[in-house]
This record gives sequence, C-alpha cells and structure tokens, in this order.
Amino acid sequence: MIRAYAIDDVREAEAATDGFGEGELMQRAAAGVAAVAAARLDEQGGERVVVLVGSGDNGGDALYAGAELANDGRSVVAVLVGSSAHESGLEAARSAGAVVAEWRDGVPAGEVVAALADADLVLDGVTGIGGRPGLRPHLLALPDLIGDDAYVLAVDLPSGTDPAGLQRSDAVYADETVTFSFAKPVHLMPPTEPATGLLTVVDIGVAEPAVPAVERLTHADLPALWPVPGPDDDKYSRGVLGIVSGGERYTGAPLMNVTAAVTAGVGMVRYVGPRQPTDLLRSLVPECVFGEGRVQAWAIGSGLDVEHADDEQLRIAREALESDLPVLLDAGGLDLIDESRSAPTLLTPHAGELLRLARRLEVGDLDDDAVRRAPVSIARLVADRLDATVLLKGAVTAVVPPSASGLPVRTQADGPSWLSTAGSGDVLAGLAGALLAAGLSPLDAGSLAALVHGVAADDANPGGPVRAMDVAHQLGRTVARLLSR
Ligand SMILES: NC(=O)C1=CN([C@@H]2O[C@H](COP(=O)(O)OP(=O)(O)OC[C@H]3O[C@@H](n4cnc5c(N)ncnc54)[C@H](O)[C@@H]3O)[C@@H](O)[C@H]2O)[C@@H](O)CC1
Repeated sequence: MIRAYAIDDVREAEAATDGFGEGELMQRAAAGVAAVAAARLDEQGGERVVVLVGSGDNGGDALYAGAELANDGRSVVAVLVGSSAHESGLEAARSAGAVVAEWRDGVPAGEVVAALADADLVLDGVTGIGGRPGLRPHLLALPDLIGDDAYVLAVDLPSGTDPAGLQRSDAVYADETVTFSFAKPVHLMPPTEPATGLLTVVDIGVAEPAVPAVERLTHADLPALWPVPGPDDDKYSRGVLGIVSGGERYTGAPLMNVTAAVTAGVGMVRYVGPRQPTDLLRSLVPECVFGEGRVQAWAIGSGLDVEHADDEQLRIAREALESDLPVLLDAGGLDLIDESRSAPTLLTPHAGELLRLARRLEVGDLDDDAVRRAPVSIARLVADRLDATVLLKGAVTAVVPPSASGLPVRTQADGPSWLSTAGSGDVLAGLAGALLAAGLSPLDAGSLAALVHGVAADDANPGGPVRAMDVAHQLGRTVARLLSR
C-alpha cells in the first residue's frame, strides 16, 4: 500500500521531528534531491542545470541542492522567480559558483531563456506544499521555455499543482518528482498525478502521521484482499452476483459484465434481462444462470437505458435497491438512485455520468467543466449525499468513500491508455460486482477491481491495443499471477 498524508498532518509531523538543529530537514531534503539529480545527469551525460527558485522553503531545498551540484562541478544557473528567495540557500548556491538570474515578472531575460532552452536538467523549486494551485501569470510561459531534451525534476511536487490533489491547474509537468518521507495527495490524485512523473521518496527522518488521506493498492496487496476459496467453500458461499444490465439495444454490456464476473471467479452469476442478451449469454457464457433467485450482491445498469428498459429489469433493480444487499450501480443504473441506502453501495460513473448524477442530485452549482477541474471533490459531494462509495473511472481511478466513514480515498493508475475503449467499464462493473458478492467492502471491491482491471489490460496485450473482451478473458490469469507473487 502506498499512503499519502494531508498537508496539515505533514506539517505537524515535520514540526514534531526533533533532535535536529534548525535547517537539518532542509539539508537532508536538499541532499536527497541533489543525489537524484546527479544520478539523472550521469545517466544522460549532462551537466547544465537550471534551478527554478520560488520564495518558500521549496526554493530553499532547490538552492541547496543546486549548491551541491555546483560544488560537484556542474554548471548551475539559479533563476529566482518569486518575490524573495531563501537567504542562506542563495548564499550557498552563490558560494558554490552558481550563476544567479532573476525572473520575478514579465518576460524573462535572454540569459534565462537560453539557460532553460539548453538545460540538461531543470530543478523545479517554485512551489512546494505551501503553494497555491496554479502558476503566477509571468510563469505561464515557463513550461514552453524548457527545452524538449531537459529532464524536469520537481522538488516535493511539480510547481503549480494543488498540494491536496483536488484542483486541476496550470503547472510544470515533471519527468520525476523527489518527495520527502512519504507521498502527498498531489502525487496520487487524478488531476495532479499526471504532472508528477516518476515518484521518488527520500527518507529525511520524519515519522508517518497516523491516518492517511489517500491510499493506493500495489500488486503486493492483492493476496491479502482477494477472496481465495477454501476447501469448505461452494458456489453459494463464494458469492452469487445478480446482474441487471443491457437490453435489446445494448447486448454487449451483459456479455462483458458476466464474462468478467465468471472469469474473476465469482461463485455464480444470475442474469436478468430480455430475450436478446439472454440468448447470447446462453450460448456464449454457459456458466451463467438466468432469472431471479438468491444473490449476495447486485451489479445493475451497464448498457441499461432506464427510459426504454424492460419492466422486469426495472422491477428487480428497484427491489435490489430497497434490499439490504450490496449494490453496484453503473451507467444507466445511476439514474435509479435518489437517496441513500442502508446497505453497501458502489457507484461506478465515468466523468460525464458523475456530472449528470451530481446535477440531478443538486449537490452544487456545476458547470460543464466541474468534474474535470475537481473530480474527487464532486465525487465526494455525491458520496456524501448518497452515503455511497463513488468509483470515478479515468486514467487515474478514484474510489471515494463518504466523508462520514473516515476512510481514505483510494486511487489506482494501473492500466495502459489502451484500456479507454468501449466495453471496458462493463468489464470493471462485472469484476467489482463479483468482489462485492464475495463480501468485500465497496472501497476494497472498487479499488481491487480497478487494480486487477488495469493489470489485466496490460497482461492481455503488453504495450498494444486491447479489446474489452480480452481484458475480461484475462482476469483469471492475472489474478493467479498476482496471487503467486
Ligand atoms: N517544513 C519542513 O520541515 C520542511 C520543508 N521542506 C520544504 O519546504 C516546502 C514547504 O515550504 P513552504 O511552506 O515555504 O511552501 P512553498 O515552498 O510552497 O512556498 C510557499 C510560498 O510560495 C509562494 N507561493 C504560493 N503559491 C504560489 C504560486 N502558485 N506561485 C508562486 N509562488 C507561490 C508564497 O509566497 C508562499 O508563501 C516543502 O514542499 C519542502 O520542499 C523541506 O525542506 C523538508 C523540511
């Protein structure tokens, strides 16, 4: 498990770190950054370094790291971009032989433009965890001024990103970020993770706070969470999943739901739907049974058009929502919920579906860009309103439990971009539904399903395009591989 901590808790943990003289943590942070920078420069045979220096302690880290690199004989230009700069850090950089330039507003001087264009490595120390989201107006041009060949190494976080990882903003995009002691939300959350690049954590001796704000499952977490059957298990004890999905128009969604659940090792699947998908399923997934019966969880809504749905499907879906069984709602099924349920509930929208649901529930005044700008915040509003866990699909998938649960957000980024293909969400719904039926909580079921779904996509065709049905067929082998690590 990778854990990230809220910024206030990080500050508190840093303040509680005693036994060091003043500035010791900064020296350790700077030494860690300098070591990583030196290694990357050696790998590429580079030696020209530009240090971007903001007005806070993050700029101080970058200046001390720049001083170390200059002392090692690298050519270092420190560009001061804030209203002030860390004094002793600046002194150290100057004494080590760094050239100091200023770009405090307006357009940069020619020497700054040339240094950025020619740099082998840019050390980004404009903002750290005290930064507000966004780049100051004069720095908006910065990302374009950095040469294409430069390796961008961010100190603690890429400048301009929201430290809490909630808001999308103008930011530096790093090839690598060196952070201290443990990850911060910015490194794991959907709108900010893409700017982070490779994440390297340097231990500077700060103790981990007690409660994480964001978690991420790794492959090593799967064996402890995956429902492995024992000798006394049978199909019922392993969990029966009821699926209400598809219709005469959308016949593929049930195929992918059911195939995914069966391949992932559910005890049994019962499908409820009209003639067409039922006939297809009878011939293509012979393990599936049909019609109502006892189940341990429901997955409802993939390819279900509520306006034109079959009456029997709607009746059973509504009864499921009123029952005390765990329910997963996907796609059209999201139109069926207006109020909180007493049983575990997992919603699996993509961004457009989340916006539609949030607007229907009137959780805020939301413009068309609201989910793109602040995905986890909107998911949280819906989670709180419905007392449900919201799994928001994307390149970084966020599984957001209601605030009252006190549980951390989980984010997963395991799949290749090839996974953004029709039917992929139907596979995820079947897989997560199978895990709910096996008794996992919505948070565990959603995050574990997101992990396995992503890894299976890569396993199915490493480095290339993948069709959703191949991901569904791959699930069992991927689970076996991860169980046997
Ligand atoms: N506190 C500690 O014990 C340690 C702190 N460290 C470093 O200190 C950083 C935090 O330092 P600070 O609290 O000074 O925070 P920052 O370095 O993020 O600086 C905050 C200041 O930057 C300016 N600023 C804010 N938003 C901006 C924006 N969008 N664009 C430009 N300037 C902006 C403001 O003047 C603000 O006061 C960490 O990220 C880490 O790099 C490390 O040295 C390790 C130890």
